[in-house]
Amino acid sequence: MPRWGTCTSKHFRWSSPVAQGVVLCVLTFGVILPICCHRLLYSHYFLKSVYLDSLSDASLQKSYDRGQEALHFWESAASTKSLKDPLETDAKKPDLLITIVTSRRTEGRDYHYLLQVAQQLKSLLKACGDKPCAEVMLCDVESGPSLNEDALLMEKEFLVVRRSPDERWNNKDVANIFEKEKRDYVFCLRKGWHLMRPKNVVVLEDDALPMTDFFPLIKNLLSRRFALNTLYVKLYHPERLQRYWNPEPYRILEWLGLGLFGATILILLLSHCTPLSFTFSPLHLLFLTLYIMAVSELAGRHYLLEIRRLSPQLYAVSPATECCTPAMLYPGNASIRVAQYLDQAFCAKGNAKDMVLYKIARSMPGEKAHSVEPNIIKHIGAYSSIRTNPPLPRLI
Ligand SMILES: CC(=O)N[C@H]1[C@@H](OP(=O)(O)OP(=O)(O)OC[C@H]2O[C@@H](n3ccc(=O)[nH]c3=O)[C@H](O)[C@@H]2O)O[C@H](CO)[C@H](O)[C@@H]1O
Repeated sequence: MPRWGTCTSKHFRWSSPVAQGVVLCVLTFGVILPICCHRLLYSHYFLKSVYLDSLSDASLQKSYDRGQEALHFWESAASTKSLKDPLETDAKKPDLLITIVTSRRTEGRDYHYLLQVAQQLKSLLKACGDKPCAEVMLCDVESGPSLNEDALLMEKEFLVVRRSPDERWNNKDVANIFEKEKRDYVFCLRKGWHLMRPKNVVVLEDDALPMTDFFPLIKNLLSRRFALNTLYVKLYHPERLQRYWNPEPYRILEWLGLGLFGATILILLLSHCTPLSFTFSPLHLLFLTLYIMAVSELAGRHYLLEIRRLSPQLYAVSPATECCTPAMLYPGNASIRVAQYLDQAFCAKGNAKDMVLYKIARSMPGEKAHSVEPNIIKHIGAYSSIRTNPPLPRLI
């Protein structure tokens, strides 16, 4: 048998590979990982009962502060600045149109999600330089008697579109909130297309905060070959669903690849960089592959994905995952195709527009859909405007 070391005792052979494997596992999974990962929200070692409440409260407070700051920002911008006429953008045929779908929120309204998102976009657009990276259109789908005050605040800065009274009347007949949400989305897709004829479209829900490298990443994605032939690219997937254990075929392959790669590195290190006498065997490779796979899953795939942020080229594109549509890229004329497809579907609880879109992309001949990882937006909406909210929203 190959030997990893030379320690022996009377009753137990420390030099046996099995004993060394057991020690390695006990140390890694019983000591090192619990110490390093017990505060990491998306790790299996996260101590929910100890840290979840304080982390959630801190996150809510941070979002509240950002919301209040954004409110002051937009209030002073609206009252003091003489801003460009937003309607100027109509005829531009921009390379990229960002449409933000927004409705008035009753729960969580003090967090001013829309204002946070718009403030971030404004600062990212400023960083683009002379040639704007995108045009922005707010699509205010509010059709109740109360106004969406946050959208009103931005009328001088961005183009804000709403339904005409006739269109609003039709909207009252919708059977359920999920069908209404879908129709609102379709309305925004069509409005953006007809007003601007953009070359590409990103649709953000009003609680999708773009990250700082948002525009370079979109540009990079659009320059990749797959973008010519995709119905949509999902720019966000909930962190809690990013684990290897959430079965997606490509993730299993990634997991195996990571295990094999990590095991090979470990074997090379053990045989060349340590004084241990180490003889390679296929069993070593198998054990170390499983070891690396277990470490990466238990520590949290989410944290591994963060390494990809080093460069736009490292962002991974894979077949689309099911849930959620807070940020979607529609290359070319895909946005208008999606509007047509969604029009033919009926949404209800358990079959909201995200599920419907996913099914369409899988069933329509010639259509493909993709997801990018890691996320390009941060989802800041702790309160849903569609579903019942818990009294105190928690991060997971
Ligand atoms: C983070 C996340 O998982 N979000 C998903 C979740 O939304 P949520 O349950 O988190 O709802 P939300 O409040 O974020 O609303 C989603 C979007 O719908 C808009 N809105 C809301 C009410 C309305 O009558 N009309 C309307 O257009 C709203 O402005 C927002 O842009 O479920 C939705 C499907 O149901 C979508 O899949 C969302 O991506």
